[in-house]
This record gives sequence, C-alpha cells and structure tokens, in this order.
Amino acid sequence: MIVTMTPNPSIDHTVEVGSLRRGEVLRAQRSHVDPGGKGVNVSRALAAHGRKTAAVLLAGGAEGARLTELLDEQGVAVHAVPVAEGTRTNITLAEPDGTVTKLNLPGPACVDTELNALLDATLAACGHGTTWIAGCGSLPPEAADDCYARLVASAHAAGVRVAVDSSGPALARSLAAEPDLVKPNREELAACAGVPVRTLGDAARAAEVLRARGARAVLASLGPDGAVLADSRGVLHGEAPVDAARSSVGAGDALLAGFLAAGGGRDALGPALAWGAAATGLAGSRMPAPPDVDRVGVTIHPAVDGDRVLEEER
Ligand SMILES: Nc1ncnc2c1ncn2[C@@H]1O[C@H](COP(=O)(O)OP(=O)(O)O)[C@@H](O)[C@H]1O
Ligand SMILES: O=P(O)(O)OC[C@H]1O[C@](O)(COP(=O)(O)O)[C@@H](O)[C@@H]1O
Repeated sequence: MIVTMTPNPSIDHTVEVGSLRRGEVLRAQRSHVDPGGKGVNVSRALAAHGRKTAAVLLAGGAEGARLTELLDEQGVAVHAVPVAEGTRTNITLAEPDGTVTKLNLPGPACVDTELNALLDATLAACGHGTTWIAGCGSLPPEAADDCYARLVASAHAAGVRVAVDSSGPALARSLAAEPDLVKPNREELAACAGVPVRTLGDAARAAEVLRARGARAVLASLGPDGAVLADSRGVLHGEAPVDAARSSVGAGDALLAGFLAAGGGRDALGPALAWGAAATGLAGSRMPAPPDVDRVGVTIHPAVDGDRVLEEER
C-alpha cells in the first residue's frame, strides 16, 4: 500500500486550442476535466495499475466535492480532510504541436488546524504493509513550510519511508528531516541546489547537493532527457524516448508512481521512466495503465555522460 498526501490538490481543466495568441479571443476545440494535484496523480497512476493506494488531501467547497467524486469514479480511495475555502482549478492550454501552457492557482488558504488534521489523517491511513508515503505538490497559501519535514519525521517514527515531490521552501525545509527520496524536476533541482542545471553532469552534482543536505536518494526528472537517480551507491541515468509527446502534465507524478510501485530502489529507475514516458503520450493528465507502459522502451546508461547538454538547454 502506498499512501499519498496532497495539501493543495486541484481540478485540472485542460482546454485544447488551435494556437495560443495573447490578447485574442480563442475558440476552444475540446476541453476536459481530470482530478489533479501531484499526490492525487500518483494515486491515480497506482490505481490504474491495480495497486493499493489511498489519496489523503485537503478538500473544500463544491470543487472539493467534485474532486472526491472524480477520484471515486477512477477507483481511488480518498481521505478528504475539510478545508474552509474551495479547492482550486488549474488550467492547461494544450496546442496541437504538444505545447502546453499551465496556469496553477494558489489554492485555498489553510490554517494550522487544517494542516495538522491532514498530517494526522495521512498517518492514520497507513495500515500494516504501507511501504511508502508520498508527500506531493505545492503548499496552500499560509501553510507552514515545514509541512513535509513534519510528515517525514512522523512517518519515520512509524517506520514508513517517505518520498517528497515539492518545490521552493517546502522542498528545501524537508531535506534536513532526511526523506528517503525527493523527486525534483530540472527547475526545482536547480533552484533547491542553487546552481544552474544545463548538463547531465550539472544534474548529478545538484542531486548530490540535495543528498548532502539530508535527502537519502534523489530522483531528478529531466523531461525528454529522462531522469538521474542519486543514492549512496552512486548516480544512474536512464531515458525512455517518446515519438510524439501529447502532454507532459502529470508525467513527473507517473514517474514517481512507477518508481515507488517498483520498490523505490535502483532497479526501480527503469519502470519509473516507462511510466513517465507513457504519461506523456496521453492527453491532459491522464495516467498510464499497464498497456501504455508496456509499449515503452527504456535505456539505463552504464555511466552518466556528464557533458551532455539537456534538451531544454539546446
Ligand atoms: N518529451 C518527453 N519525452 C520523453 N519523456 C518525457 C518527456 N517529457 C517528460 N518525460 C518523462 O516524464 C518524466 C517527468 O517529466 P518532467 O517534465 O521532468 O517532470 P515534471 O512533470 O515533474 O515537471 C521525465 O523524467 C521523463 O521520464
Ligand atoms: O502543486 P503544484 O506544484 O501547483 O502542481 C499542481 C499541478 O501538478 C500536477 O499534479 C501535474 O504535475 P507534474 O506535471 O509536475 O507531474 C497537476 O495535476 C496539478 O495541476
């Protein structure tokens, strides 16, 4: 069983437009709604693979009720902790060439009692046989940025491993608590380590900075360049090319889900890459199922090519 905690979930509204022109009236071709938020997506990907998971989240207002309903429809067990203000809606504008513009709202403000209730509910959701808790996403406005650090401390006291996928101060503050894994993307890695990440070598060095600050392992996702995994045994790089990426929204969440589902060790890098690449071939933030993942070919490189310039920097 893998429990996810999402302090700031969302309704993800994807709108498909012909092309995005600022300052004009755009006619949408299609639109659809997915339950969203990083931990929510990890649970959706696990549920799509028939894995036992529970999504613990803060939910408020009609949007919060709708989020719970959407997750029920997808067979995800939800533990919704009430928050006074309404859950946010995040907007994705998707163009036919695969370009995605994302508008993430701040979300409902949250007070200490609500955040404490979320942490308590997360620990309470862990039964016998819970292998991981994944604490994921941004924090709502006014939430204390030691939220994930506290999650790590209490989960470790209960003997459960913790993965943190967040950004900014919430990620930085979590490191000293020694999370078993952190999953930054390239921007989050660079910001947290305080160094530019332009090459694979930069990514490997930045991951080591996060390990030196306390993270036991770092799974740094690098978009089309795959991911590097740094742990006490060294740094690995792997990738899984995709022919036509449709939407990378949620790909990092699918990557993390695949990594945890495969046990969270060095052997889990391959499955993680397959789940992440499979997600990029699906519309919006749809999460991959086994047939999507089985189509993907993964390469794990014997050594990290430190001079290789990352795709997004070329
Ligand atoms: N264009 C792409 N081609 C192949 N794989 C991709 C692509 N974009 C994302 N991925 C896969 O999805 C994972 C997560 O994507 P990334 O953009 O790094 O994370 P996030 O969604 O958290 O920002 C990558 O590590 C990679 O495995
Ligand atoms: O909590 P944040 O950082 O605002 O991110 C929330 C957004 O991230 C997502 O979980 C997608 O995550 P990734 O593309 O990083 O994998 C969306 O569903 C959601 O709208």
